[in-house]
Amino acid sequence: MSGKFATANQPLSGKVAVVTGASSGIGRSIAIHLSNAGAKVCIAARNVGKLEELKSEIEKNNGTAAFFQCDVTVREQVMQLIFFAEKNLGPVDIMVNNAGVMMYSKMSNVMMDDWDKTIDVNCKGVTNGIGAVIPGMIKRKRGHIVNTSSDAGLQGFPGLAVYSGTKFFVEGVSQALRHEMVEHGIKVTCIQPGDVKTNILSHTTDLEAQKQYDGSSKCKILDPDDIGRAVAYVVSQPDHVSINQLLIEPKEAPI
Ligand SMILES: NC(=O)C1=CN([C@@H]2O[C@H](COP(=O)(O)OP(=O)(O)OC[C@H]3O[C@@H](n4cnc5c(N)ncnc54)[C@H](OP(=O)(O)O)[C@@H]3O)[C@@H](O)[C@H]2O)C=CC1
Ligand SMILES: CC(=O)[C@H](N)C(=O)O
Repeated sequence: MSGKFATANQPLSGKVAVVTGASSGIGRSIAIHLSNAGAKVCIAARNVGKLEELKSEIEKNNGTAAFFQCDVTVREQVMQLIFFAEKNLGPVDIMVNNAGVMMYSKMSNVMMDDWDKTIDVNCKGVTNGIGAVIPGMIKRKRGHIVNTSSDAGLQGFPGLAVYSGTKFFVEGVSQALRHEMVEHGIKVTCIQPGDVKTNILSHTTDLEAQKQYDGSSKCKILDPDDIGRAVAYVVSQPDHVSINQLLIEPKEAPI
């Protein structure tokens, strides 16, 4: 099925979505679910090989995808990402600021390089994404910004103090932005996953912190698909409905 008219199976037909952090895990799954729902997707990350693979997979499934190499901490690259997406696919309707890193880190071990990196990617990556799409969305009087927060944006987790702080930042920015955007017809959603089976743990250098605090092996955690499906649901609501935040947890591990 194709064409620009939304149908029950493809409610996002005719829409353009940009997904950062699409080379892996949650972002990859969000891109697939948005494509399955009919959106044309522009996928971004630093790892071009993985983006190429995902583009092929989407196209094999009759979807439309373009990819752009982008470090979300570099403002100019994020601006270029949106320019590229609009030139190749059309005006951006849905911006998913998903790229992020998480490193277990005990504050007492003072791993300040890890803290800086976490703040740069998780905070600046999101403000760069918002800044790049918002002028166009305001001009068109429509759009949906989806920020991948975390359950750590609602509660500080030991061993993840700085990470939790970055996700509180995402929540605070999103909440204020949502109010400012009402007059422009733009929706803002925070997705708040609990533990999801991805590569996110692979960047931790403070193994003492991970050993002490990571409990993700204690129960059946979420699959990236569980989050991709939720994002497709959130952005497929009727125009007057806004899902402002969505907390998605493993059944056995509520906060
Ligand atoms: N896994 C989990 O349990 C949870 C994860 N989250 C959040 O979900 C999001 C995705 O994480 P997840 O899929 O788990 O982790 P992954 O490590 O699997 O994916 C992270 C993605 O972010 C991208 N990325 C990292 N740094 C940069 C950068 N500087 N510029 C551009 N892209 C970057 C990576 O791409 P590349 O390296 O190619 O640039 C990759 O595509 C994050 O925001 C994370 O905080 C929230 C709650 C739970
Ligand atoms: C606090 C957490 O570990 C959460 N699963 C996340 O990765 O954001």
